[in-house]
Formats: sequence, structure tokens, C-alpha cells
Amino acid sequence: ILSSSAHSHDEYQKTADWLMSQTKHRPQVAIICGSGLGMLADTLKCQDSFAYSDIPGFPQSTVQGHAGRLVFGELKGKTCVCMQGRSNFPSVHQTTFPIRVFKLLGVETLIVTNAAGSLADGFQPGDIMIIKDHINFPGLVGLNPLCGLNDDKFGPRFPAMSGCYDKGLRCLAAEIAKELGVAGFLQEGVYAMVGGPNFETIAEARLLHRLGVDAVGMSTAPEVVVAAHCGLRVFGLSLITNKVVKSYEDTESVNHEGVLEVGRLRSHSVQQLVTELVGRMEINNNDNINKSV
Ligand SMILES: O=P(O)(O)O[C@H]1O[C@H](CO)[C@@H](O)[C@H]1O
Ligand code: HPA
Repeated sequence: ILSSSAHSHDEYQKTADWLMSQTKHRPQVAIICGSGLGMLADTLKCQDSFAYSDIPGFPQSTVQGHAGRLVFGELKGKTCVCMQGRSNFPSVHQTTFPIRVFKLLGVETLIVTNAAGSLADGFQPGDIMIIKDHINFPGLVGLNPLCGLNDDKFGPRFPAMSGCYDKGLRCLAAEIAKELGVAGFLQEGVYAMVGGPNFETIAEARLLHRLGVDAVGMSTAPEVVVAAHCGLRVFGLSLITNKVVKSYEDTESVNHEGVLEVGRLRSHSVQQLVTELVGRMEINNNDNINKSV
């Protein structure tokens, strides 16, 4: 059942070829903008942008607050491709389709951002969390984008996931945060992906807290798994948009509009951090298009 929705190599290649015929940009870095964080894409210079619905084979954005555009352009001297919105809820294969297309375009580093609720006691809405590691709950029970026949051209059947969030980039981001004066609300922690689309019950929240989860959301882990599988370097940021309700006495509850609102309030800081990181990260030669895959 799971393998039936996986894509063939040709399908990724067709989409990559179409994009390369439509833009001269050959991106080195791909950035996925989470809920309320899409304005980062607007800052790219010399833009070429495409509605997802116009790109052959591309999954559509299904989440409110996600524009559904793929934007190519320059950021601090690096060529980037930016997903202004993700499609969280069709299937893990569809959600992660763009990652392999990026690989075929020559991308070597993936930056993922998301909105997330906090479980960690010291975290506040508005904090920015560098993702140190993740727990892929859907993946642990078999909803894994690598299920189905393995495509050896992308990576091995049993890829390692330890160290999938690059340590060098995490250190560089922490240094940059200090310089930008945002270290006061910078955190580092473990992101857990749950299936969603409902927010957590109080009992689920308590379980996640006990398991050592710092922040929870409904995305990102599958993208990172597919990226690590095909050898992309990964950096991830969660914007903490709400505290997850853990007490039966608590009368507050989370909603998507609130998530988007905090996203907008802090998006400038997230944008600054990502921009500086892209500017200062070292990139190997962008001559691997179609060679390693
Ligand atoms: O992970 P991103 O795309 O930021 O979206 C987050 O925000 C939505 C909930 O408000 C969920 O889709 C959750 O995963
Ligand atoms: O509290 C949350 N739970 C799950 N996903 C989320 N995305 C933003 N906030 C949350």
C-alpha cells in the first residue's frame, strides 16, 4: 500500500527538467517556509516564481497561510529556491516530492522552518528553536517517505539519521543569533512530528513532554528524512507559536490563526537569521547537477 504512492525517478526528473527549462537559476540552497514564515521568499533578488499548480507533478499547498509558490532567486550571493508553503496532509510521498526535485536541481543544503507548539518548560511563544534532532512519530509506525522500493540513485535502503541536523550550521546559527541580538529568545531542542491535523489532547501533550520533546508540529520530519537519505546537509528552525496545553486547569486552547499571528510577529527575526546563515555558510561547487543521482 505504501509503495504504491511512491514516485518513479522519471517523475522527479521531469519536474526538475521543467523547472530548469523555465529558470536560469541553479539553486545551491533550498528553503522551506513554515506557517506564517513565507515572507522570507519575498526577499530573494532576481526572482523567478511559479505557482505550485503550474509545476508539473508538484504537490499543491493545502494549509491556510501557505502561499503555494516556488520562488527562485539570490540571497546574500547564494542561489536559492524557496518553498512558500508546504502541503502537509496529502501523503508523505507527495509532501516530500520537492526534496528530490531539489536534489536533481543541484541543491546541496536544505533549510526547513516550521511553526511549533512548545512542551519544554522554559520555552515561550516567540522563541526560535534550532532543531537539534527530531522524533518522527508517523515514521516510527510506518508512515515513512522512504517506505516502498528504495531508489538507490538517491540513497541507501537503510540510511543513518544520527547527525542529520548539521552541527556546523547549528553552531553558526547560534553565533549569528548573538550578533543579531536575538540570542535571548533562541533555544535548541528536539522537534516531534505528530500526524495532525488536530492539535494534541492534554494526555498526548503530557506524553510528549515526558518523552523529552521540546516542540511539536505536523511537518518537517519527512522532508528531513528524504533530504538526509539523498545526502543533503540540513538545518532546521522551529518558531514557537504557542505553549501546548498540558494542564486540565488551563482554559486556553491553540488555534491556527494564533499560530499564523505569532509567525508574522517574529518572521522578521527568523528571516534575518536564515538570511545571514545562507550568506555565511560554505557551499561546495554547484557542479553536481544530475551527477550524483
Ligand atoms: O509545520 P508548519 O508548516 O509550519 O505548520 C504548522 O502549523 C499548522 C498548525 O497551525 C500545522 O500544519 C503545523 O505543522
Ligand atoms: O501546538 C501545536 N501542535 C502541533 N502543531 C503545531 N503547530 C503549531 N503549533 C502546534
